[in-house]
Amino acid sequence: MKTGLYFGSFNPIHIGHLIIANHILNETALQEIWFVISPQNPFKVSSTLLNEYDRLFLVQRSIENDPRLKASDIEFSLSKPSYTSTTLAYLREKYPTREFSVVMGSDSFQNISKWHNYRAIVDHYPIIIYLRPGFPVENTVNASIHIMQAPMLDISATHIRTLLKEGKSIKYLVPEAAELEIIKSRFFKNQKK
Ligand SMILES: Nc1ncnc2c1ncn2[C@@H]1O[C@H](COP(=O)(O)OP(=O)(O)OP(=O)(O)O)[C@@H](O)[C@H]1O
Ligand SMILES: O=C(O)c1ccc[n+]([C@@H]2O[C@H](COP(=O)([O-])O)[C@@H](O)[C@H]2O)c1
Repeated sequence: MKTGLYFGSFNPIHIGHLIIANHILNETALQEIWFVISPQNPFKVSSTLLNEYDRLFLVQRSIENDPRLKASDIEFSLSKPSYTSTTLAYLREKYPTREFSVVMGSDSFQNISKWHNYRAIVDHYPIIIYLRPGFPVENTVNASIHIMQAPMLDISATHIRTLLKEGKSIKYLVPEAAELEIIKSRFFKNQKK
């Protein structure tokens, strides 16, 4: 099984992520994509982070009718912050017959040489990079990369959190099932941003 791993904080997941996942499944040989929810990105502050189980639940609700997409909580039991190289080593041991690729935006790839043990990632896993405006791929760090164009929506989880904090609607920015959960549980309502 050819599986793409799409790592993120997903705080919360939004349609930008889902459109990318669908596009990559349409345009590559990948058969499925796993959204790997990172409890703690090594580069991000945690004060705005919703509990990881709530973020996982929102991902699950968003993808529940699409068998090609899965939500992974694999990083919940690994050490924090969430280093992608550690997770990949763990996944390879746990699923020896799966062929994993890593899916990331060109914004993330620009920084990859600053990631913990990044050679363990780029030397052993194909990387599917979707181009984000303003972030060209200039240094390929000798990785096995597949660069693709992708439909871009100018949405971010940060913007969604701001709307919620201001009591504004997030309709159509996240799947309806996730929107209902966010409103019901008052997620992101009382956060700083
Ligand atoms: N609108 C978008 N279209 C395509 N990719 C996106 C979009 N928003 C985020 N991504 C990418 O998806 C991955 C996971 O995203 P992440 O969970 O950080 O969402 P985010 O919206 O960028 O969050 P935040 O605003 O909190 O930084 C990252 O690699 C990020 O670059
Ligand atoms: O392994 C690292 O050193 C590393 C450094 C920066 C980011 N990452 C991962 O990249 C993913 C994207 O993060 P985010 O918060 O932008 O969605 C997330 O899973 C992080 O854990 C990983």
